[in-house]
Amino acid sequence: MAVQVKICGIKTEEALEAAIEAGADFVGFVFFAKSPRYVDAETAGRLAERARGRIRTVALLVDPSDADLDRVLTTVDPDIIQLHGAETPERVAEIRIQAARPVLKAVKVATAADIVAASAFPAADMFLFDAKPAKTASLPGGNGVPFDWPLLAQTPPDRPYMLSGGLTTDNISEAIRVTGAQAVDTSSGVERAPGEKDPAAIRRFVQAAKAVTERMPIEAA
Ligand SMILES: O=C(O)c1ccccc1NCC(=O)[C@H](O)[C@H](O)COP(=O)(O)O
Repeated sequence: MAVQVKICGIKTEEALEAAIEAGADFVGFVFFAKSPRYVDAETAGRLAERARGRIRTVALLVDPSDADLDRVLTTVDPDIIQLHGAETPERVAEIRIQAARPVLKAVKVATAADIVAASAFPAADMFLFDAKPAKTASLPGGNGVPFDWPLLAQTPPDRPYMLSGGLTTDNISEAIRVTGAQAVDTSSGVERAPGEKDPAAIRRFVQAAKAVTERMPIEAA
């Protein structure tokens, strides 16, 4: 089966249609106000309506309150909830119940211990492994920075995951080959400026990811 691809940070019909036409499997909407990829719930709701039945939608939230989550569930009705903050295992479990749909928990990786620690989130259906942001980073994700991919081959996660963090058309085949990832996620790697998706770059990225047929992780060093 081809690698599954998520294009995160969709704000426009143009970018949504580019992801669908390219054959991506998921699109993400970022509900983090300080992000250049922020989209309000009404706009995301319209985009999600257009996407329904054509591609799965992911709502990316950072430490949401019950009211934040409820608003997104009601207005956008996403297929999946992505949690990209400092949510505790207990809070992820509460959100999983409130949302009544799959939860993708972002795990920020600097060392193998971060991957091992992910097993403390029993309520997460899937993980999204992203680079741990630098202390100086202004965003908790979407920073365009890769982590040390061999860590994933050396420390296999205990459930399905998406690989993310600084993935581009140029590095995606190596990233998949090194990790054995079955699903990948990009955002800033397919932009022409922060928050501005490039349809041609989306097409190239999806094509490059889907072209990788060999997904065995390389031998851990
Ligand atoms: O994209 C953002 O602005 C953002 C803001 C707050 C939390 C998470 C955010 N992005 C996460 C992602 O878009 C992806 O899921 C992933 O981290 C890949 O990002 P990138 O390194 O830019 O490809």
